[in-house]
Amino acid sequence: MPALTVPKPAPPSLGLGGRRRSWASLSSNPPENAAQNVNKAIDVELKRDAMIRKERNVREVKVILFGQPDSGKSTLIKQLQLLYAPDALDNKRTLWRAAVFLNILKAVRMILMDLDLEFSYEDDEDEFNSRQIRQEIAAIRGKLLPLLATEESLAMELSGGVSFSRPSGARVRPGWQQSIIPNEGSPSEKEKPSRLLQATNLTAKYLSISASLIGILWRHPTVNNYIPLRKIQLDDSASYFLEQIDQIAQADYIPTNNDILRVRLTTLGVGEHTFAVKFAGKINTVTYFDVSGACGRRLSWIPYFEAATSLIFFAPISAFDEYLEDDPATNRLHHSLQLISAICANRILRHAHLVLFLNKIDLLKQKLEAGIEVQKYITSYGDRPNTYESVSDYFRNHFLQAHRRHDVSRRELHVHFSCMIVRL
Ligand SMILES: Nc1nc2c(ncn2[C@@H]2O[C@H](COP(=O)(O)OP(=O)(O)OP(=O)(O)O)[C@@H](O)[C@H]2O)c(=O)[nH]1
Ligand SMILES: [Mg+2]
Repeated sequence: MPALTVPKPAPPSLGLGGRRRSWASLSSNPPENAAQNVNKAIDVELKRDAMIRKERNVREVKVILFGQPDSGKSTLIKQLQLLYAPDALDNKRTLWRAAVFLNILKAVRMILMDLDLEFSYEDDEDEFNSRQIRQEIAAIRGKLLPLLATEESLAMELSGGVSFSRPSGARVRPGWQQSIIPNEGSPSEKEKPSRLLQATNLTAKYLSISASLIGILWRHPTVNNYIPLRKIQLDDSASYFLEQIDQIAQADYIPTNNDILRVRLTTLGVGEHTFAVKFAGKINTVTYFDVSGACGRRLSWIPYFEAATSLIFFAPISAFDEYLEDDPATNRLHHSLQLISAICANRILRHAHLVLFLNKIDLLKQKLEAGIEVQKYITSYGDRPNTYESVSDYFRNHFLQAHRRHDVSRRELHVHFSCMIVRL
């Protein structure tokens, strides 16, 4: 015979203190009324439990941040930290020095790598590739080698022991600021500065002697010529940090909020960040899941987010002339459209509100002002004007169309143009 199944008693929950009192008072009634009263009391309790659960669902908002690598997801998390938990960020501010240093080391490495490629075709007729220039750059490279040699160990300490693969740069697990590897061994060993601090100080030492050379390299006519000409893909924030090399190389340098917003560190895995946010007169718990762009390319992560209330999709629309780092044949804007189509078509997420951030509009404006033509990269753009208004409108319509074609639940798509590096 199958075992008798009974409904599980509701787990004790906050705010239900009245339950025990009312049941105690019922026990003094006559038995026939007692059963009815108990039923009524249970009904009332069930309704109240359901209301509390409903209210909790409303208050516990779960938001997934999705989008290709380098689209701005972690930058939104930093903005939220600045808004809702600035103390936590302030306490760890010095740790961000390591991240800023790594951004500079990566930029210098990329520039030298690209010059190597250029110089492999010797062309003494080319004023930017003459023998004298090649010798100048070789001398700078030689002097920068001790600094560049610190990149690997610094990146390793920052990423909690994960070895990083060049050329993509440092990767960090969510919450890396809390999980920096402490020193091991005897008590005196443990009291030494952490390994990350030691690695940071070593880089800082070489940076202070190399700052002027980095400045010379960054302003060198050959570098200024080849970067736009060959479309060398430095990180978006590379120029921001290289312009400030003299301040960053100072011994007392501490990253500003703007510096932290500009830092590029690839996220590994999925980060969970909870903030207490006040809206509609109530304190709400909002949890953001920062899904690494690398994970986002594998939609198999989606089932973990079944309970998501909303999904914010990041599409960097400045990337219309860029290609995926690990798939150089795929245009980044095209890839974002493919990704949002897959998100819209995903049945598991069909109840989530959909928000689209068309991000990095500052960079889009810069590129258009510099004369980069959209039509060269997106041929369907045709001979429309190469202006911000026309281009941004065209891109937005493409995302709206992808949503209309693929959305499983005919939700609204809330679209915003955004610039994540400006303080919210
Ligand atoms: N200029 C500019 N830079 C931005 C903007 N949004 C983000 N960035 C920069 O773009 C880089 C990448 O941003 P992240 O937030 O790390 O990108 P992500 O989507 O988390 O990338 P993954 O962790 O690899 O998935 C950082 O250097 C940011 O400072 C923007 O609107 N404008
Ligand atoms: Mg990230």
